[in-house]
Amino acid sequence: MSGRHPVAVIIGMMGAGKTRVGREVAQMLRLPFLDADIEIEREVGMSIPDYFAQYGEPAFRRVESELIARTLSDFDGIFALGGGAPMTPAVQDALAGYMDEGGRVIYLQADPKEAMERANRGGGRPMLDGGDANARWMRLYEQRDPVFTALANVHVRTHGSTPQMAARKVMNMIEERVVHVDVAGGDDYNVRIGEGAMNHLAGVLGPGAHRIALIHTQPVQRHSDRARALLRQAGYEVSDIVIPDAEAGKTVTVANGIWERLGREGFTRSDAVVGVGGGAATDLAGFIAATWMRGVHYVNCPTSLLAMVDASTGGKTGINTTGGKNLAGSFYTPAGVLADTTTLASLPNDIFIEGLGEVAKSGFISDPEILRILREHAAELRAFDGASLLGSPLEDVVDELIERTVRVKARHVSADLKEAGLREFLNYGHTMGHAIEKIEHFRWRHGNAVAVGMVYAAELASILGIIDDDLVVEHRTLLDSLGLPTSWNGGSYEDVLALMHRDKKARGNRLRFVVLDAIGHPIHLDDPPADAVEEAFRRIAG
Ligand SMILES: NC(=O)c1ccc[n+]([C@@H]2O[C@H](COP(=O)([O-])OP(=O)(O)OC[C@H]3O[C@@H](n4cnc5c(N)ncnc54)[C@H](O)[C@@H]3O)[C@@H](O)[C@H]2O)c1
Ligand SMILES: Nc1ncnc2c1ncn2[C@@H]1O[C@H](COP(=O)(O)OP(=O)(O)O)[C@@H](O)[C@H]1O
Ligand SMILES: O=C(O)C1=C[C@@H](OP(=O)(O)O)[C@@H](O)[C@H](O)C1
Repeated sequence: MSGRHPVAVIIGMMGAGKTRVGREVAQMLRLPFLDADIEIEREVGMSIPDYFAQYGEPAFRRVESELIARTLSDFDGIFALGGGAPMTPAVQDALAGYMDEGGRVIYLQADPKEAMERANRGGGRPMLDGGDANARWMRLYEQRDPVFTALANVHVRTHGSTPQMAARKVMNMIEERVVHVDVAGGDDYNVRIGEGAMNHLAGVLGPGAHRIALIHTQPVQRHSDRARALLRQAGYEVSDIVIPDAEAGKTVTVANGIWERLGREGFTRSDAVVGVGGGAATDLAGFIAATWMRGVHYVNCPTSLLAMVDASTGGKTGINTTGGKNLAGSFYTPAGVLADTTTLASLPNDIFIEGLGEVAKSGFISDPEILRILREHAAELRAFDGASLLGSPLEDVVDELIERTVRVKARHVSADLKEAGLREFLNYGHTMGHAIEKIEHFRWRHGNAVAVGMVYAAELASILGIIDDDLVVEHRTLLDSLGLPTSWNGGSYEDVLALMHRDKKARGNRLRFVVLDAIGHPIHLDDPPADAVEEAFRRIAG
């Protein structure tokens, strides 16, 4: 956004807490605060009830919309609007323009009973004058709630929250990181990263859907419970679908069970799927969405680091077959990805570390800053303990790594959704990695196999004189410091070679690798000499 614009604009019913909570948010973020009503009173030199009494509501709305238009382009703090302001068409247009430029309009959704009581308490609200104030408030609520819901791009429920708690929720939404993914010939979408990102569920799904298939695994039950509550509050009918954990969920038998159930429960083409869990759950959820009635909307809520940085974004959906992993599926992009980092609180250490394999990969192929952050914080990352993550200094580091890695992924998939060229670079370390996974019967975790695969690719590039040995050492040292494996000797060269020939990048009888010729600069390596391929294997055998 160019020029000065509010960090956030808060809208909501009278008594929702726009002024009280908005002020608190501004204090927490050390930003200035402006309340439209207070500014109007200052400008017209009288109280709002007096202005209403003397000039009437239409005149008030004119003053109000002019002040709002001005403030939207000349203020860089937290801006709270008066309750009725967003009902004025000129204000709606101004807010739409502000959001187009990346602005946040936050609908502070208080419990109607609580807000109504609070609005009646202090007086000074002319819209409630002249009869039963509660009935008036309720009538306004019925008119305004649907408009506010549709208008805002951030929704924060404050039911039963103290002003401080509500402010913290708002602050989390403001501090959220958003990565935009362009989809050539399709609908763009956002990856939202941060505490409370899941609160966007209803906003991303929109009003079109009636039923939601909520697909998740048992270990993330408490996170899917939250998703279900958010969906129900928003008025959706939710079918809770628990699938077997990890790879056991990515089968045609599981998919078939879900198709049967969607049929029985009357899911239509306008209904939607939400996937909550690790990469296996989001891959399966995406596959169901891609195939049900030839494609319905879906939203991914990844809960593992690997799913947040990699699996949930990019539109590769699929299941495994007896022939191998991910052999059946389709490219089908989600309507949005909500990487709610509060879910990391329950993530086991080894699953977190595995995810760092893909983070490091993104650093090697595209973003040296990722490598710097990993190096600087290796010890803390290696000691990851979800229970103490939230609110700790490490949380910021993890959020930064997630955002940067998603940006790398977004750049590659935006340019090449169907993996015709650039997207293949995301496969750095995967040619050997996939072979290891297969030989290990998928008991080796993906990110760990990719770590060894990157060392293999670096060794290969070094043998061929494409990179110096220093860069190979850099691979080994970094991955090792994060607790990732750098060697493997679980199978024969012949088996590995045969599997690498079946890699998706291979062409005809020729092997095809991704290697680096420098950090941040991946290249394709076609048909390398057989002795180099074997020598690199010898070097990772450890
Ligand atoms: N679609 C893609 O582009 C893409 C990219 C990379 C990987 N993948 C796929 O992703 C899968 C690997 O993903 P993964 O590493 O997340 O594995 P996973 O889905 O098997 O999850 C690992 C384990 O962690 C548990 N878990 C996840 N989040 C948790 C949380 N917050 N708290 C407690 N437990 C939690 C899961 O239930 C599971 O037991 C593979 O199937 C792989 O093929 C897909
Ligand atoms: N979450 C909350 N819990 C308790 N009291 C609140 C809360 N939010 C606001 N209040 C109080 O309710 C009253 C109305 O809040 P205010 O911020 O003026 O609402 P608005 O600006 O949305 O009309 C104030 O006295 C405020 O201190
Ligand atoms: O709802 C409304 O139409 C109004 C709400 C008030 O703001 P609060 O919501 O801050 O009370 C104030 O702008 C004016 O009384 C009109």
